[in-house]
Amino acid sequence: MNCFPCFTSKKSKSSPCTNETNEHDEHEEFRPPVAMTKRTEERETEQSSVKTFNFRELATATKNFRQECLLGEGGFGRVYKGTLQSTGQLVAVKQLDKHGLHGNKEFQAEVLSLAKLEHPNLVKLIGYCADGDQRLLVFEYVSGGSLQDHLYEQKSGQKPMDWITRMKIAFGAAQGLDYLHDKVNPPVIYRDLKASNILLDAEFYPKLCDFGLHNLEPGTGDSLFLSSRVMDTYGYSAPEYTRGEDLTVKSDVYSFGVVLLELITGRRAIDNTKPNDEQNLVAWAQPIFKDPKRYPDMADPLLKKNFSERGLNQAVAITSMCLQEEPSARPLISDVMVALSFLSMSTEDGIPTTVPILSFRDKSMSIALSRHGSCSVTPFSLPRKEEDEISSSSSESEDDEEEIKQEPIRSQKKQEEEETTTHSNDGSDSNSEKDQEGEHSHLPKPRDSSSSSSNSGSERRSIDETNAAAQSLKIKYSYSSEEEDNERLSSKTSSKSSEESTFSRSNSDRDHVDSPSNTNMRVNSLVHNDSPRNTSMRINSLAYDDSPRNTSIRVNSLAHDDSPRNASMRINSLAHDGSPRNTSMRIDSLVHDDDDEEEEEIENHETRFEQIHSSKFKDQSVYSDDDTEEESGESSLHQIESEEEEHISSDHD
Ligand SMILES: Nc1ncnc2c1ncn2[C@@H]1O[C@H](COP(=O)(O)OP(=O)(O)OP(=O)(O)O)[C@@H](O)[C@H]1O
Repeated sequence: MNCFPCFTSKKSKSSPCTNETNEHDEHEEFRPPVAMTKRTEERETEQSSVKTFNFRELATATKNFRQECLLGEGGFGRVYKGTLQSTGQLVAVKQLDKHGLHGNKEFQAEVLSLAKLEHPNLVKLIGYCADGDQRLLVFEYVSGGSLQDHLYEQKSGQKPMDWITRMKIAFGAAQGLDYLHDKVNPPVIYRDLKASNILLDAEFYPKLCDFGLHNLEPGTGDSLFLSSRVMDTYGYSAPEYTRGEDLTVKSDVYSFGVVLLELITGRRAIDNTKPNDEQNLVAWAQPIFKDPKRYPDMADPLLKKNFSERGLNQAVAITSMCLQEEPSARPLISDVMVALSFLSMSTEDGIPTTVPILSFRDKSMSIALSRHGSCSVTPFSLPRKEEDEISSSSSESEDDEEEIKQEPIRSQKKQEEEETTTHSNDGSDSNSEKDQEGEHSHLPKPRDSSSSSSNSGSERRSIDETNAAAQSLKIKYSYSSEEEDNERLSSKTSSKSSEESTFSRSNSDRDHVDSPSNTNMRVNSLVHNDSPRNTSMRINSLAYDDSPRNTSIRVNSLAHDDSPRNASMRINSLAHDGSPRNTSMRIDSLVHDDDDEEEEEIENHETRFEQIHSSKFKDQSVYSDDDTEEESGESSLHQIESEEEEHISSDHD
């Protein structure tokens, strides 16, 4: 900086390093000759929007790298806050250390690939400077400080972050990481995920910084330098790193787990002020992970217990999975992200939502969450291919899925109580279901081609908007021999007065015919027609994994048209627990486009289905991958139809 003595000639009257008016005055002193500074915008490379700056421009922006503009110093060098003179944009200028300088071309190549990494949860690289021996990176400025600042270095009068904010930060960080792992090719291993590298804007929106810088590390390959970097990430590094093994995306998942643990506990990854056995956060937490009763004790005291116990359990379950010793046992960040997306949803009553199991790519996450009463359905995982099929087939309704309001989580205890109650009623249910079965055995199968109407309702309104109590669908589910394929569906609806949703189960009296392997079934359309009420349900996919009989169904939409009322119901997931054929379906939203006074009747709605499908073998299942069929609508195999059971109305309370 001594090379530019003129830059320090005048002190700003404004607060340092801001873009306030008098700062511009100061910049005017430093304006370099036009010939020297061909306008930055003109020099944007064609490949990306990254700009090149000359050193003088950045010196101007940072007031000649003045001390008061210094934001901090990390393993890569110093970071200064600055204002670009050309645009007035606030930036963070990272001046890389000069150890082991990269050649100009090498540096430029790295920067260009870095600049291609663009995601809302990543700090954007605006430009760079490779001038003489100077190497600088120019990033968007993130105004809110780092997560570390907010967790541990709170300013006086600043409120501690609440639970939902913490979960939102975790979700955003997971999204950024998911982008690096899953959306760019080849995947980028972050290597340096930690609370100080998660920056927050004024609304606590998280942005990861320092990603992809590994190859730019000055002195890469220089053991001395590397050891200082390891020191910095101590507490966040995955065990394989200390074992000298290669880092993988799962090493990032471990570091993410440490950050999540910090968010939950409010404890630093390494805290030398604590007693010996509490200094390393992960080591402190490991025994607690094994004892769910102690989970509430882990929570940051600053939260003052303002979180739902189940939400906490879910978060701890996710964290403990991320922190598994073996990389292969850790979840994919995409699954972590999905789980967190639900935990970060705030509901009216502040209770987080359940996690639809079918969202996960890897069953380990669903298993972990279900252990903690965190999933609305039985653990189940779809083979990747199947999952892709589901997502592609459901893509047409992706927008609609946005509308889905998730069912609020009740306390685990309450759910158990409800399940017990339901079981105690099974006898009577069972009888009526038998009756239904008898009646339906001779019912004609109407050819109602009205598939889902859920997409057609112009002004549908979610019941959940006015009543957080979600809907529950109770299903009697049985498997039969292949001759009995395309069997009947019976259903009854009931209006319930419970304030909270039920998660009901009923037993089947029919034996399951085991298939030798996993069976998957896709039902594109399931319709029953009970004039004057027409009801149609579209099941987007259904699968079961024979051992241990976990079955999940994703129902894309369900609607019934009961003139003059039109209602549609969307079911996000359905599962049955094979023994003894308990099946539960949770409806995430039930919408209708009718007027207000009719809405009451549709709230708290319970339906029971029997014998939704039969399928012994995968190739005999009611399942189709056939694109042409999908395009042209449902084939006959895709339709299972029946009439609505007569005593539907008798179940209304
Ligand atoms: N884009 C940015 N916007 C605002 N502040 C930033 C930005 N980038 C970095 N900082 C701040 O600059 C300081 C130094 O950051 P830097 O990332 O270099 O170091 P670190 O994260 O503390 O350590 P390490 O380099 O080991 O990751 C930190 O206080 C960080 O919050």
